[in-house]
Amino acid sequence: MPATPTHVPEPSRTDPALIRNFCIIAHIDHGKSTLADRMLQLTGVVEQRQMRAQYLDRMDIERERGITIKSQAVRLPWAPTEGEGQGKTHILNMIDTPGHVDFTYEVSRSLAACEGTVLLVDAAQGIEAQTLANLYLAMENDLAIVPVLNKIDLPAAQPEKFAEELANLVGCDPDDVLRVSAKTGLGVEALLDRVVREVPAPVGVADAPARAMIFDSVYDSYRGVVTYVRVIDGQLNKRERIRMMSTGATHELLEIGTNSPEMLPADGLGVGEVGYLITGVKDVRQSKVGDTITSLHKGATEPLGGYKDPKPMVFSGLYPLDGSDYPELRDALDKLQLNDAALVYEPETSAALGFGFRVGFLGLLHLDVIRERLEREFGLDLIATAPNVVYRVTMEDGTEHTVTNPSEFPEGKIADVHEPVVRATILAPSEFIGSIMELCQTRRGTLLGMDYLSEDRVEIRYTLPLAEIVFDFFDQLKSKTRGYASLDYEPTGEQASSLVKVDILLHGDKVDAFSAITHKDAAYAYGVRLVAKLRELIPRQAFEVPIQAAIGSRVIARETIRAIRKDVLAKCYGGDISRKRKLLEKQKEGKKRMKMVGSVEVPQEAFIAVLSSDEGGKSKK
Ligand SMILES: Nc1nc2c(ncn2[C@@H]2O[C@H](COP(=O)(O)OP(=O)(O)OP(=O)(O)O)[C@@H](O)[C@H]2O)c(=O)[nH]1
Repeated sequence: MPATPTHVPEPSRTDPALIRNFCIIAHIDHGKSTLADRMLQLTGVVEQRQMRAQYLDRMDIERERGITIKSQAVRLPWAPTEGEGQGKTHILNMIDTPGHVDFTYEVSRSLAACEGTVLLVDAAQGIEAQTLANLYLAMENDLAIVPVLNKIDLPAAQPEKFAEELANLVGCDPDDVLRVSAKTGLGVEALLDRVVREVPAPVGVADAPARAMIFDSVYDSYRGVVTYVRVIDGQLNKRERIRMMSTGATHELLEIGTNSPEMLPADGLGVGEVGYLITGVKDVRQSKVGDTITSLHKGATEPLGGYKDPKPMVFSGLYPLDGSDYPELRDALDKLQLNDAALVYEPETSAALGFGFRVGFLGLLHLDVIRERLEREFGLDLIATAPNVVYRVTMEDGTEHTVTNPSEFPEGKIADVHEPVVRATILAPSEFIGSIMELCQTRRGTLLGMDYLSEDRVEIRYTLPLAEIVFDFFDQLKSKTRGYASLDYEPTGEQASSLVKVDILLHGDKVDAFSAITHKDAAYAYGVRLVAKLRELIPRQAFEVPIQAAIGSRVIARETIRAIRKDVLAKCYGGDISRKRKLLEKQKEGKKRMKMVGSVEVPQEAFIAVLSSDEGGKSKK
């Protein structure tokens, strides 16, 4: 080993031959968290009395919704009870991957930090779309795959049937599919033994310049950002200065260590090790998932591959219901962004809704989670406008516009409009093939292929515009398949489409908040539906109010609100002056809640009813 006097590599803290880095791939509810709990218990890292269900899911929302949003890593010492390596303590680093489609990039980085994966499938449910999508990712990363059926204690379990399905998928013998119950602990020891035996030990160059990959970073209000890394080559030591290779920013390593599962400081991390580090930065955007960390002194010159900037896919306007809460909303978003590199926002004003923000999200779950956190943790009442995707508009003169808000869709001579597309994987019992294809067809889908996983279960692949699935696609899919279908999708680029902007005009004035970008063929239906809805919601005025939907200057739908000044005194015969005054005051009160759009008074509720994604917003069909 060529050692120079200035840089003498210390031996790695753990012999890489004894390290196994793995993750668990599972569909929501197939029992990943429960299995992780059992592993923590069995390896003795969490004492029995401290054990609580879903130990690793720390966020309240995660716990309530039973979903895992942020990945965590935990170090488990395990001496195999039999077979190879028997009695010798190995270090198993279990990396918890987020399960949802919105977080595919984070999943891919977690997988890149591992050499193997436990493919966990509910023995009563079988393989689902998410399991499959993540399995493909694992295969692309050349990970060793340990197939496992969970919940075999359930009376409804069909281990024979699903072992066959799993075996077909990963190319092994059905007898090699492990059967466990994460609930009772049955088979979990054997699973840990299999991980030691089948997941390869990490290989890296111990005396090369340090290279560590960030697979997660989490903001902690006491300690600043906690960054989770996997060391690939060399080593990182306490107190040294490090460099983030994507930005060139340098920091001092204030603390480095492992999670067992609480943080345990160490002197350093060597080849193959997984742990955390703290540099004192206060914002996760300074510690980006996928980035490579190296030493400042004699650092690496080539970063590890696979780094990508998080890219918001879905945008929505968030407005406080009470306009005076705007500063609180801004502060809350600032705080959330510290922990969420994918969250982007900028101030936006709407004639209808006042001051708010246009916020970018990775997908719909991400949107839901952020909105729920704003409402719950920060006590804000919000209106979220219907989500839309990002369009790329090229004008005939060659200028390009990126449109994240329909009201910004450019006027003038447009050459083409591109929209993002995804590759969707749907898994369902084969009896639903017809209804699934019909749904995808109406959403402008292109069939890519179809495979039978077993006699009665089928995998259907489609290319679909993201805009067509961001709204209620999943709900529709569930209702058309009685809840049996599962869906996963990943962005695959963009396509040129015939898209137009539909504007809504009230008494000749355009109402920005109601503009929508739709496919040419859907524009008419959107226009008709919206003007009809507005006619119901807007009260009569002192003059006649036309409501029009238009593409450019071409009107495609129209309704009219007839003129009448609502005579609140109409039913008040006789001369009870105090009662009349009371009614007139009440009318005045009501008017305060009206917004003026041009010359038309529109009740706030009308905007909320039309715009809010909860109540059937613009892209709902
Ligand atoms: N009967 C039985 N139930 C189990 C078993 N493993 C998990 N469960 C139950 O299945 C449900 C889902 O388990 P979780 O561990 O939360 O599933 P998960 O995969 O972590 O879910 P996400 O975090 O949403 O991805 C819970 O109600 C568990 O108690 C098992 O082996 N047998």
